[in-house]
Amino acid sequence: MFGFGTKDLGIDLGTANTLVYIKGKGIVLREPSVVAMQTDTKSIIAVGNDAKNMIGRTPGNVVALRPMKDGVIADFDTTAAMMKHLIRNALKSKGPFSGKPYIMVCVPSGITAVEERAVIDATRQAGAKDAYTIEEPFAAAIGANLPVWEPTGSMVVDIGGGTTEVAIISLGGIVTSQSIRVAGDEMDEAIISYIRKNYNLLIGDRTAETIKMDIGSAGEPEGMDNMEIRGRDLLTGLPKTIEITPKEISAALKDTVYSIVEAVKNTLEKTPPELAADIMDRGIVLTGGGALLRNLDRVISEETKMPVLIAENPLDCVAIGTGKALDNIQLFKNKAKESR
Ligand SMILES: Nc1ncnc2c1ncn2[C@@H]1O[C@H](COP(=O)(O)OP(=O)(O)OP(=O)(O)O)[C@@H](O)[C@H]1O
Repeated sequence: MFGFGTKDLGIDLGTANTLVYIKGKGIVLREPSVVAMQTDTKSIIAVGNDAKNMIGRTPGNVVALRPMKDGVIADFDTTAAMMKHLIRNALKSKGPFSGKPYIMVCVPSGITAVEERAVIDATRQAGAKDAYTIEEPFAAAIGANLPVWEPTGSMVVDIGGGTTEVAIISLGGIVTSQSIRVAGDEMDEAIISYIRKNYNLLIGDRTAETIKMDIGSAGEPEGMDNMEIRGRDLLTGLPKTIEITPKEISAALKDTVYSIVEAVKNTLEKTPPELAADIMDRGIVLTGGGALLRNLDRVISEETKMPVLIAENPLDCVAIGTGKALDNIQLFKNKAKESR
């Protein structure tokens, strides 16, 4: 599958987005983790952005689906096919290659051995010479330029589509962590359910995500206009437009935000005092797309009484960290040998 001059790859295999990093080049591909395929033959029609545009708009013989759920593989064959497609596209930009690449893939820290095995097998099936895993919060911390190898405490909260990963890191290892299957997708679901309950209006996943990004916020919203949204009236079955306020969306997101804040607090409670003091100095660092929810940094800071910062390019941190970890690939090879 690959030609001359293969470079090793880092892949952020996310519930919402998959990013590919080529060693020495950086992130070369960012696509939604969505696949569109024929229902009968299972042949793939589109992957990534093209497939995402088809969600909720496919005819009966085509399905657009997300093969990852809650940070883990929900549909093995489709995930492997999606990875194969994305790896091939990423490597195209590097010209012809020889040999298969080693691939480092990130996984949630709360993953089971069976789920981790599935990621390794899917990556091999997608064309890897061999595959290694790195825990997502560790990769996020490397990508956010935190001093992970030093004897000092760093705290990272990676809020993705399927999972929120909270971890305290020191001396190249995770000291304590918590992974909850509550993140951006759950926020979208909360918006869908709020609008269904209060307006009898059914909206799709993509509309819910747009509402979240446009007027969603943690805590009290400030300075945003109302938004017109379209959906299907559950009583008449006909299309209908309503207007919603940022305050309503903030109320819909309250429980999800609370779960994330609780995970941060629980992790802090388990943190050894010396490391807690380091974190007090440096601050809690937010990564992942969910870090972009308005005021989330402020709410976490108010609730924990700690400084909170959003990493530069939060959506890229895990991919950058996974790619940079290729520089220390021997460490991961040794770890894999021990556990296999
Ligand atoms: N401006 C924004 N405001 C709020 N949420 C956002 C914003 N931009 C992106 N998101 C959300 O971030 C999530 C995707 O983040 P990311 O790409 O880090 O997740 P992922 O790595 O695919 O998921 P996971 O780590 O759980 O497997 C989506 O739920 C998306 O809606």
